[in-house]
Amino acid sequence: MTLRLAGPLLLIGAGKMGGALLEGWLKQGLDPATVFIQDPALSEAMGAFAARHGIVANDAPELPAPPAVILIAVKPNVAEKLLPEVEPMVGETTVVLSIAAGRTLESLSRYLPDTVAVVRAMPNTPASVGQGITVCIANANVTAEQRRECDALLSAVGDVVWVEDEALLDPVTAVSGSGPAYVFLLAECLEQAGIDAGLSPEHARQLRERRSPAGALLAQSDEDAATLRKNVTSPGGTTAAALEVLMDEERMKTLLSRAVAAAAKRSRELSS
Ligand SMILES: NC(=O)C1=CN([C@@H]2O[C@H](COP(=O)(O)OP(=O)(O)OC[C@H]3O[C@@H](n4cnc5c(N)ncnc54)[C@H](O)[C@@H]3O)[C@@H](O)[C@H]2O)C=CC1
Ligand SMILES: O=C(O)[C@@H]1CCC=N1
Repeated sequence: MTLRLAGPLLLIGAGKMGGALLEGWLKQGLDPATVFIQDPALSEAMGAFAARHGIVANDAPELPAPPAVILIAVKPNVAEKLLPEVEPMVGETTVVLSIAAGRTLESLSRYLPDTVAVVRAMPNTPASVGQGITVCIANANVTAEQRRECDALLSAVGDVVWVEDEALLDPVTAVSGSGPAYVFLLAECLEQAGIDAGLSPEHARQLRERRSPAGALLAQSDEDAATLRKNVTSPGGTTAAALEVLMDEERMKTLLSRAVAAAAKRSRELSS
């Protein structure tokens, strides 16, 4: 079904996440004439993308009507400063949708009238290949139609999950928001380890690139990750030798638990 909103969409900040969302919306058929980008430092690539689609993009775009959705996709510290500027743009049916890490519904609403509909969401960068996951929470002012609009926008780039308990957004940010970085670090380390073990950089890279189907297998299989791992591991074989290093004394588990706890703590700090 073609993606449609009840009015214009104002995208504030078209960087990595804002840009990924925008590409997904256009792929789902959102009319580019209804999209407006507010970004004073748009990258050359995003500027060219917007121009190619005839999307108005500047530091203060003029909208033909109050926006149906204002999507805040700037860094969390910028979001804080920007909210007072957003207030005059909010119309009667506008929903403010923020993806800024650690910015709570309460902090987002602080500079807006009490009646404004606000949604806080945490997407992730696999959105750029249409395979993201976004976890969202709505404030009490969000109507069923506004929720549908936010859901449609976020579903354009992957799965969407709505929660009622905002405290969940901190561990969500630590696991699914930041999570792709841990996987990419693993890929970086594996590539380097291959070079250290005698592969040429080209071969190490080639092997790393071929590993992404493991992610597809995990996504499509009915088996859990532990079973899929065991399926790779022949007793006394090569994988078992490697896993002994990673899993002995629960090394990998402890390291990842510490990493995720640090990210969740940072998310809570950003909220205060
Ligand atoms: N990158 C990621 O993996 C994820 C990021 N997020 C959140 O998304 C938000 C954006 O992150 P990224 O896209 O990674 O950052 P980014 O740095 O790629 O994009 C931010 C954009 O905001 C623009 N900008 C800066 N000041 C502005 C202003 N005053 N008005 C309008 N636009 C302005 C910049 O020019 C840039 O294009 C952050 O709040 C982050 O917490 C959420 C989930 C995942
Ligand atoms: O690192 C960050 O703060 C953001 C939130 C999740 C992914 N990137």
